[in-house]
Amino acid sequence: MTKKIGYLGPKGTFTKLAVDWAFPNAETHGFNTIPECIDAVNNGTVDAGVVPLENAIEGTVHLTIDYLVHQVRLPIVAELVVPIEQHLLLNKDFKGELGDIEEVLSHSHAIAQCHQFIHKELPQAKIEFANSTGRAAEIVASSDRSQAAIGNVLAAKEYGLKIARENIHDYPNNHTRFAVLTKAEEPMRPDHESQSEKTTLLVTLPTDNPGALHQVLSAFSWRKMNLSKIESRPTKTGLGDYFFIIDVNQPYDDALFPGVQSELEALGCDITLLGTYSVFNMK
Ligand SMILES: O=C(O)C(=O)Cc1ccccc1
Repeated sequence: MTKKIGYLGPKGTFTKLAVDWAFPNAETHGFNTIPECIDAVNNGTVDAGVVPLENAIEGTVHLTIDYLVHQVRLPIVAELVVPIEQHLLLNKDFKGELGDIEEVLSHSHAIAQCHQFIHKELPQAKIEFANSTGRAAEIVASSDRSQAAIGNVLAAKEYGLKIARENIHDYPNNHTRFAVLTKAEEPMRPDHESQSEKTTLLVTLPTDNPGALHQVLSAFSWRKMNLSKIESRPTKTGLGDYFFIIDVNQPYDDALFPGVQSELEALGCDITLLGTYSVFNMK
């Protein structure tokens, strides 16, 4: 049976590019927001969902991590790494110059990836945030105002926009990590070669244990477990309370990880597995 994949939509987003590459035969469903997409996986409307997790220029997509940690826990079953090229998109009927653009619309991460460009080339433009780059393109397509969107080639094609300036992101090597989420026991696997395996953990430290973070890191280090990311986020229970997202560069196993777990629990930490998964790099 054809699988249904939810994504941060509408058509023309970077998430859609990731889905088309990873699951070309799936039935795709675009959602307006990241929480709506995650909810759809949780309530079974779709078999799996793809949402942005982290960008090389702008960092973690907090909405995704926070919704997964605080609202709906779903396992990460794969990671898709997608090159990101941002372009300035205009309505076909717009006849002016860049200096005539009054508003520039996009997802907050896309705006952040192009701050220098906007600062230098569009200093007069008001910045408007949209739920996704695809949504920004959709708005500009039906607008008779002097608006521009920041988005990709697919958005230009889907919404009939012209590309006024190519590659306007401020730094090269712009990539975004997307998480594939599902409750399915046997998740669909992208039909591509995986480059590596990773495990993502959620760790909460005890508040009354000085040096706890150092001890947490030691539990990984003496086992020679390589960490590729550690990031703190507020627990939302009070100022100064944090949890840590830790990415380990290896798959979950029945020896090292349970060892780390009991060591951390003895320190008074809470430790939860958010996913162990293969990483797929779209070239
Ligand atoms: O808005 C989109 O197109 C997304 O898929 C989220 C996003 C935004 C900016 C860079 C990468 C992904």
